[in-house]
Amino acid sequence: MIIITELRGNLSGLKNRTIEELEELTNEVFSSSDLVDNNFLHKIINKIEIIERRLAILINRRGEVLRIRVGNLTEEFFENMAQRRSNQRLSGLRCIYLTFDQDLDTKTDILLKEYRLDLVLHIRLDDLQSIEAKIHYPQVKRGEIVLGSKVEGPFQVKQLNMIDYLTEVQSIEEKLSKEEAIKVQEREEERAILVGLETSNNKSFVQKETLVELRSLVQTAGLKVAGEEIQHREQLDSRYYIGYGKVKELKELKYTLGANVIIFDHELNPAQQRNLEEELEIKVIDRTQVILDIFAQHANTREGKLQIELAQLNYLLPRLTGKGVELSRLAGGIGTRGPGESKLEVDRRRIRKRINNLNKKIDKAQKTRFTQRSRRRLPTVSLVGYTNAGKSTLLNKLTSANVMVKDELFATLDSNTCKLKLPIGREILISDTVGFIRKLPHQLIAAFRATLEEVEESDILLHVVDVSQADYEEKIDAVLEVLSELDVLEKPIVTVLNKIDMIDDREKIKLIKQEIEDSLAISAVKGEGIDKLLERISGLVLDTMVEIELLLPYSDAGSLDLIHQSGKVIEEDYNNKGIFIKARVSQEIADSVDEDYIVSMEPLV
Ligand SMILES: Nc1nc2c(ncn2[C@@H]2O[C@H](COP(=O)(O)OP(=O)(O)OP(=O)(O)O)[C@@H](O)[C@H]2O)c(=O)[nH]1
Ligand SMILES: [Mg+2]
Repeated sequence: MIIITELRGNLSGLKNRTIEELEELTNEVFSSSDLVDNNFLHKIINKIEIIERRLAILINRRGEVLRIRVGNLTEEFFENMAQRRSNQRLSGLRCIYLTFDQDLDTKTDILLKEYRLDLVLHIRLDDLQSIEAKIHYPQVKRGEIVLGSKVEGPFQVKQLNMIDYLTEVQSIEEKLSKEEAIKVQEREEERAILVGLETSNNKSFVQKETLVELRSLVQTAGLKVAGEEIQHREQLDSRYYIGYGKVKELKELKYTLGANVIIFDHELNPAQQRNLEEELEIKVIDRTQVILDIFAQHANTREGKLQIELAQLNYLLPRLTGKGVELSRLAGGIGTRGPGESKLEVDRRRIRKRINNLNKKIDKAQKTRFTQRSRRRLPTVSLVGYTNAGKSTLLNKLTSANVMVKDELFATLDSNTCKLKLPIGREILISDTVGFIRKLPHQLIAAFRATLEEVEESDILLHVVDVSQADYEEKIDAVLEVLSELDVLEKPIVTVLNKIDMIDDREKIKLIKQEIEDSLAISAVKGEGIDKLLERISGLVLDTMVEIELLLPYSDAGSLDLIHQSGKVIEEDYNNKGIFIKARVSQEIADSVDEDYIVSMEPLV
């Protein structure tokens, strides 16, 4: 076997003779059972006295010297080093590091872990009369090498070749392989580093707010947040999303913070996610996956569950690149928890089949839902808005409902519908819905639809806004975007400015009210403004809906179409006198129908 030996590092200023001698030393081979050959060590120490620089030496288990580096021990020293890939073994390489300082810093521990070294033998030369050596072995916990080495020593140089390092290394490897099996069963706590990117078209206060929001999301998903990083950069990087320098920083941070997952505040494309995962050797997920995960954990209805699983699979599919093994490494934990299976599938063919299956099931579920819904008669109002705006609190205030209210994102994931008696004496239905969020994964819109169908079918929308938040305008926009996707912007929308009890400056509230068309200020908790809101709802209900019975001649198909498109048909009967229709429509539509055809028209309230 050819051993490639090299001399690296900063050689400038060294005499040619010294360089030659160092090069010679890279060809040394000593007995495989020796930690280090005494003779060799003396030669090296002699050289160091001349060059007065740190020195690192890499040796394999056969006792062959592979590399010598003049200068600090860094990642560069291990570049292109063939490594054993097995998780249950160490690399079979050990490192001797000669320095003049006190102790080694965490950087060495990081390298020890990162390159799965057998050990680092640290030799301190600050006092040449009594040179001290310590051995840093990797530490294993729950089948994994963890940061922080087990240190033995100090030893005298002459004691070193008596140390049975191999037995120690073998016992570490034994621990690795034995506990690997346990690790799979025992899910360790997930600790995440959150990463945001601030570019020139992404305002910094918005990035800060969305990172705060991501933190809540991640906590809602049940993870611990170990750290947060925001990078400032002109543009995003197509390969890694963030800059390569930051990627390297994260690589160290994951050890120092003890993180096992890195979560990006932006949707990563499949290639970026893969590149990051390969480079960082850690699970990398994005905001979308966190949101999907929360929904997966919380979905209650059967259709909701099916929709979430579908959204997750659609998200995962382009991210599988035939590396099933690697993915199974990542399986379990955030991003792969699913409602359908205990563990999401990792096989592409099976995923496609499952997607097909899910689509069919969802179709069927939707059909049943439609027939159930069309029996509904009362006018309906939906509470929509950003998550944590106070929708459920308002519902509870308006009705005697007891919907869970929490200072947590996505406290409500299924809609709750309650009856509400208006001051004018008529009943309406009022629904609380799932909250919206910025950068809502588009895969989720369909899943939202199941609950948001309430919104699509309701007559009036109350858009609840938490105006005590600095970024309430961005949140309004995010909500309007989803409403526009649902194609419901045509409905009457009242903007309910909530949590005004948290704003001391009454003038400010006034100004916001003036700025936003059709808005009302309330405090759902204190009850302030609720009367006005009820009056407003009553007015709109009276305005908008009538129940109408028509007998249309077969020749007037135009009106029939109109009612189908814009109203709710309750009964439709084709008889010999014409087409009989009973429908709920807006007053406007009712007014446009030829009076002669109207059998009866009643306000709904
Ligand atoms: N100070 C104050 N806090 C409020 C008000 N309304 C709601 N909150 C608080 O805001 C938090 C969120 O309220 P929820 O009613 O759960 O909000 P939501 O819009 O239903 O949230 P999701 O279901 O998670 O989308 C809770 O801690 C409430 O107590 C208010 O008028 N004033
Ligand atoms: Mg809620």
